[in-house]
Amino acid sequence: MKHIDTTPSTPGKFKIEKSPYNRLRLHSSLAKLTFWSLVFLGLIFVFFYRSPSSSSSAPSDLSRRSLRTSYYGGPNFERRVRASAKIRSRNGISVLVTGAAGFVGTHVSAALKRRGDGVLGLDNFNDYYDPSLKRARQALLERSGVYIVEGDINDVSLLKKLFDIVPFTHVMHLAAQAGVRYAMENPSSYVHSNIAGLVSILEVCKSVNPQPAIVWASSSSVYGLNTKVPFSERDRTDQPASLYAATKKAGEEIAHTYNHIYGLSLTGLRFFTVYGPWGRPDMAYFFFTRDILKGKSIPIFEAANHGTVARDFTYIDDIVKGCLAALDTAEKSTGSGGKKKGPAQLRVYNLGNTSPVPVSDLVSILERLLKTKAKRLVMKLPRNGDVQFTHANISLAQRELGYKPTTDLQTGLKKFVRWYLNYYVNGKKSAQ
Ligand SMILES: O=C(O)[C@H]1O[C@H](OP(=O)(O)OP(=O)(O)OC[C@H]2O[C@@H](n3ccc(=O)[nH]c3=O)[C@H](O)[C@@H]2O)[C@H](O)[C@@H](O)[C@@H]1O
Repeated sequence: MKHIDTTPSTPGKFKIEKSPYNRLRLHSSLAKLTFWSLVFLGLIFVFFYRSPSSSSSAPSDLSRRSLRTSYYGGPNFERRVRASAKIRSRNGISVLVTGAAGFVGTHVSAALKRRGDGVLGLDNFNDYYDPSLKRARQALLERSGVYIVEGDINDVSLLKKLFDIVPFTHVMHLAAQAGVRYAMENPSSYVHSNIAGLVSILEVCKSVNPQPAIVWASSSSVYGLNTKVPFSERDRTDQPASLYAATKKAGEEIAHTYNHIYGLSLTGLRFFTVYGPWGRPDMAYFFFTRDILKGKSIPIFEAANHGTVARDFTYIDDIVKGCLAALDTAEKSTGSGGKKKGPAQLRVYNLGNTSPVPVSDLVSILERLLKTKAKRLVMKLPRNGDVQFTHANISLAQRELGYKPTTDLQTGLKKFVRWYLNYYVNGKKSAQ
């Protein structure tokens, strides 16, 4: 009979037991049930709390540092984003600056903030070059009230979230995988940032309402093997000499497509070898300075038959003026809800200095400024993406943007060297 007594009389119901022994068993079952329910609830909590999809989209490839995203959201995050993007001047604009911890991005963000525009930065802080320099630029911007969200331009749900918080009027898209020679080492990083990343920016921009106007960084390298000088925007750009150049050229075609289909206002800026304080350590003027000071030899490229290799080096402050002028003259996008309503602005400008300087002269200027003789190692221009010379025709930018560079290489390098010595030598930071 005992068997019948302990069996539920009806499914889901237990007979009320009278004996103290049975009461004890009932209590222990209840305790077990409570314990396992708590464990189960705990697991559910941990799963949802840790899951990136509850906060931002899950990055597909965590092996690349640049793809890691952190937790976004919450009132504190939104408050910081809003405060950074708040417009503080009459007729000001609100700009999402991608690559804000980069060289050009930092300078452009600071300049926009100074004149009262709203600025929010976005940067993935990847380790293509020493990330501590990017962190130092971030600290600089933070002091002037610019917040940089740490995330990747391929993270579409993060981009959408930022547009949900702030209806940006403009996007200054400067995030990219830069460098001409590194493209042979890590080709997929160029496709990831300069093609896929650009597309995800444009996808989000076309679908938000109102659509922002976009200004973005193309490159002088699109002229590739073009020999007609100075390079004009009408010249051919179908002979890129590096994968980097090819991805920038692809970007210009992609811009055409989004302008054509969705009415996005798009301006591409072809930067010519930008240099200056807070610059990129992978660029020649920067690592030449480091290596001259260290007494290391520096490789100076020359073309066949001792041909001169030259660049139209352009100082950062001139580039910043060009970027701001491009933002200020950008017309509104015409689409809404992902649909084009009418033709929209599509522009490309050279931003150069119109005064090419041979690389050997660059080294002579550095020698004078550093008061140190360089150990020159002249070698043949490698066949890994470099072109022999660049020279910008800037009349279009002059006419339409009022762009007028004013800094020659000697003056600009003086400012760079002063910054370099202060940052690395006086600041006791190690230059990698
Ligand atoms: O204007 C551009 O479009 C490009 O400018 C630079 O590319 P690059 O002009 O090659 O700049 P550096 O790598 O700093 O080289 C400057 C000059 O020094 C030369 N060089 C470079 C490295 C080296 O070891 N030795 C050397 O003589 C190069 O051939 C070049 O003439 C940037 O690195 C690109 O990201 C940018 O898009």
